[in-house]
Amino acid sequence: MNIKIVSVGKIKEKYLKLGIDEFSKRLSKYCKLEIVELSDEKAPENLSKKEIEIIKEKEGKKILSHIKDNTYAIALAIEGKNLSSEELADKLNNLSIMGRSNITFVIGGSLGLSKEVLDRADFKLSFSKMTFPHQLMRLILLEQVYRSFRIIKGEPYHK
Ligand SMILES: C[S@@+](CC[C@H](N)C(=O)[O-])C[C@H]1O[C@@H](n2cnc3c(N)ncnc32)[C@H](O)[C@@H]1O
Repeated sequence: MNIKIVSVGKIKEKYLKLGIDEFSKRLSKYCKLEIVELSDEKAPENLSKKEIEIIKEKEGKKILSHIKDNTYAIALAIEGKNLSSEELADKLNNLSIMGRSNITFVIGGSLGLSKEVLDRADFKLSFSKMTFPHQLMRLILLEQVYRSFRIIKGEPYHK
């Protein structure tokens, strides 16, 4: 399975970089992992709604250029659907069985994802109603994808 993560914004925190590297290494045993890190647009305080939409659209265009047509795209969105770890594992396994082995996860920047990206997504995945910073979200996503593969393979992991 090919897993791509397209994410807006750099990882600045060292402790998150360490965690991301660790789970990327662990995941490499189960899939081909590619992380595409896109630069975020400058977003000063007090932007108008219109300005926020323009920035999200610009970031969205960059994101869309990294989602190939044959890819099953999963956008991370607070308003998306909650899945248990077992349900995410099932979803990835079923996609693989159906020959959909190219999966792209998308994580937005500080302003979130554009309508165009959300419309392109085949599935919108929520990790709860809480807002996580994009840097932490990348680590949480990697851990959950790693957990999915452990579940799929029937291998032991933390409860
Ligand atoms: C700082 S958040 C953006 C917050 C923005 N106000 C919004 O509503 O999307 C950055 C990105 O992290 C991801 N994210 C943050 N919290 C999430 C959650 N609970 N579930 C799924 N994705 C989340 C989303 O992809 C989001 O675009």
